[in-house]
Amino acid sequence: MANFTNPIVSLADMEAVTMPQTDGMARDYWQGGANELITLKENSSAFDYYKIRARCMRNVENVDMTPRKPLFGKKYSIPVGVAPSAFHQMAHSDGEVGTARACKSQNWAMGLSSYSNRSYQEVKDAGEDSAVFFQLYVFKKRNITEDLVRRVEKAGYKALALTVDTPYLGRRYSEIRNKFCLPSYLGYGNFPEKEAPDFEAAVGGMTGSTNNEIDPSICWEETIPWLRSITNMEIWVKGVVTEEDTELAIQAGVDGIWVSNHGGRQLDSGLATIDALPEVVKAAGGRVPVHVDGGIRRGGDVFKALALGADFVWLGRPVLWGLKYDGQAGVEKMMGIVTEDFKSTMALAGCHSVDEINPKTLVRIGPSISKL
Ligand SMILES: Cc1cc2nc3c(=O)[nH]c(=O)nc-3n(C[C@H](O)[C@H](O)[C@H](O)COP(=O)(O)O)c2cc1C
Ligand SMILES: O=C(O)C(=O)c1ccccc1
Repeated sequence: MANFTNPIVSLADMEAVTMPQTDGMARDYWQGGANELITLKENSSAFDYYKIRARCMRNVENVDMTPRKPLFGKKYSIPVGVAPSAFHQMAHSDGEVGTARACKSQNWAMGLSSYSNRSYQEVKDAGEDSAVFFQLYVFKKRNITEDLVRRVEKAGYKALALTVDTPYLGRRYSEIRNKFCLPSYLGYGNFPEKEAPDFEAAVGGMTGSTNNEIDPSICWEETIPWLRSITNMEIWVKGVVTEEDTELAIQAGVDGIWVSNHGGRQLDSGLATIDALPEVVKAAGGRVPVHVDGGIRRGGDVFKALALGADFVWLGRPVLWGLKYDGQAGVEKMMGIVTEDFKSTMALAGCHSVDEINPKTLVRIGPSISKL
């Protein structure tokens, strides 16, 4: 196992160095997932069923990692971004502002959680063009949700990532056992104190109760048109994992689809996202962009997701490991490792540009997926 005297060369090293030094409640919150952690583990392990068909003798002196398509008109360094996750100040006092500074300095895209400790405005000021997605939970108190949407639009966020896999929080055993709660010295950055939804109830949702503040009645017919009526930002859905919902999402007029199972924190026994991705890509048929997250830890994982048709991929937990390691600098270090690893994978596979990473570069071995 890596320790501080060994150099950190992989995200697994960064995890191994930081997690044993993290307070149990925070560590369990970050590392945990729903129920028996089947989907959590398979999100990463399913990548191993995909093998890369390397081409050789292709002069890979120069490898260009820029994304296939600009995102909101901007060319980021790499088609990898920071997924929205709650409560970054549990990892470092800079919280989401540290993350945003790292994104800006490395020209990465960032999504901000509704449940950030630092405010959407502070994060926008620190991240500028990198702070693009605002992850939205629709709260039962719709007036609070509407006010939030209008404020983040005014601050310059480009798109909402409406989380659609969380009508209720998943049953995360460790959070129930630990009676997870936000440390009292930390706050909810995006809500004026007196207007806040009952956050203790929201976080209490993690302790296994279905009594949360997130609106479980959201649906295609009502919620997407309602959001359209209150914002000009793009509307993406985060948490689609089937062809059926891809079609419904496109019919409802969404601007993009983010394949996710919330890092295995919601429905346990759902398909690993890398296995769900192909059916979503096929159903989308190029009509809207498709992004993916879940278990991505190596340059090879990024490569495989792009080969299966994702335009962009996102990292959740590795950002928290980086922040814990050394704040902004730790996140930058994590980003550097992913960048080096992705570049190396591209070169060794014989790809000069992300455009060349297509389904022909992969084979899938092992158990196959068939619908019943
Ligand atoms: C500690 C933690 C908190 C999260 N909070 C949110 C959240 O507030 N909203 C959301 O849509 N997704 C949330 N996610 C899910 C991430 O956006 C992302 O889907 C997931 O972490 C990707 O998987 P990975 O961690 O294996 O990379 C959270 C994930 C973690 C690990
Ligand atoms: O923990 C999470 O995965 C998450 O999405 C969340 C939900 C409610 C409050 C804080 C985080």
